[in-house]
Amino acid sequence: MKTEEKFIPGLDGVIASETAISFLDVDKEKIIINGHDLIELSLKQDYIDILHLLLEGGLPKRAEKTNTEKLLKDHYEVPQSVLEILKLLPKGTHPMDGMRTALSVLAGYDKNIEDRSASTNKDRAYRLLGQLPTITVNSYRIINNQEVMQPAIELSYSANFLYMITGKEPSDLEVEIFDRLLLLYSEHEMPNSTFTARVISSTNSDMYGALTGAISSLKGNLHGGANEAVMYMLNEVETVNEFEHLLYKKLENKEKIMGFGHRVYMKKMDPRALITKEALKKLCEKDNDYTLLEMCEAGEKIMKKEKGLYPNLDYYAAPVYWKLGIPISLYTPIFFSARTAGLAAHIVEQHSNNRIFRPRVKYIGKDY
Ligand SMILES: CC(=O)SCCNC(=O)CCNC(=O)[C@H](O)C(C)(C)COP(=O)(O)OP(=O)(O)OC[C@H]1O[C@@H](n2cnc3c(N)ncnc32)[C@H](O)[C@@H]1OP(=O)(O)O
Ligand SMILES: O=C([O-])CC(=O)C(=O)O
Repeated sequence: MKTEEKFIPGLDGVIASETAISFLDVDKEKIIINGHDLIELSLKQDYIDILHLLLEGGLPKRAEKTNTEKLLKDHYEVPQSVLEILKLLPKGTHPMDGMRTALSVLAGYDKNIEDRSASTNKDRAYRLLGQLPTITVNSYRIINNQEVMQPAIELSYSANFLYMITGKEPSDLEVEIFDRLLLLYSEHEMPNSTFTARVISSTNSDMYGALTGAISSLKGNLHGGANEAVMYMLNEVETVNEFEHLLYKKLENKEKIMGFGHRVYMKKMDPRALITKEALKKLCEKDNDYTLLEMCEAGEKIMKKEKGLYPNLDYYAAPVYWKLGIPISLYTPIFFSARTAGLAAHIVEQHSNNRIFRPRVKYIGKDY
């Protein structure tokens, strides 16, 4: 067997794992999570339902859902030293880097860190998912010289998360839209960050290590960082006309336009983007200001005509975050918080049925 015959740049189309967690059925435009379509689920279920589906393999009954939410709330608090360490980071550190540091610190607090069993890994996942809103928000706040924000236990998980970000009790519409963002971001088969988490887990390394790898992967603007990049791009201009000019200029310069294209969807719209586009419409209606929607729609038309490319989830998610009053540098951290449900499920699965990842290379070095 010659290894070079099998080289596929970017591992495009390569099957890296067997999984019961999720599958992108592009032809049917479905995102299958444990046998359910995430797009259909987004009409009736919320983030806690999906979190339970990912970690337990089925949708929760009413009592199970109540217990799951309570379990998360029981873990809202983080050790004081995590917050103290965040205070030592240089001002201007990106919250993704603050979160990555916080995750590393938490490893030291885990008394059973060497236990990789599914049940201990799941306990760990619930604990981390409970702590993440506190870590996410305070990674931003502390680094920006703001007071530590405490959770509001009486609010739902998603309402509290949004409340901690903006400091204001959110409206029902805002909570509904924010929760849907968490749901849509919760899991997506084998993106780079999930692959990273599985590769790290495959050495028998622990969940904290796998998540710090995954958060580093997600930070890049070809992956999770695209949502922040989309908003910075939209903020470069003020009108639809100016945005059209900006896009044509970028295309002329052969720049990639953030929020477009996808390895798996390729020349199709990401089904999640349709939902975030609807959410943006609702928020524009509420404010009676359609500028961002019109700019994004103009961009969508140009990209389809010029490149045959369609929006991915991040394109419309960015202006939705903006309309919800969320600081731009929290867009990717929120993505990571939501995605931790899916990442944790993959880490549990990898540890439960493991073989170390160790591929080969196509050698193009000096003769020997
Ligand atoms: C939630 C998520 O993580 S979704 C992804 C978020 N990332 C982004 O939005 C960043 C912008 N998009 C991209 O960079 C890419 O489309 C990716 C990274 C998502 C997928 O990358 P790949 O599957 O490797 O596709 P690749 O980068 O090779 O692109 C194929 C062709 O389409 C072009 N293309 C792909 N995306 C874009 C884009 N956003 N803008 C302009 N051209 C693009 C490439 O230039 C390339 O053209 P060429 O064949 O003429 O060289
Ligand atoms: O699937 C991918 O490659 C990226 C993506 O959309 C996600 O992680 O949600």
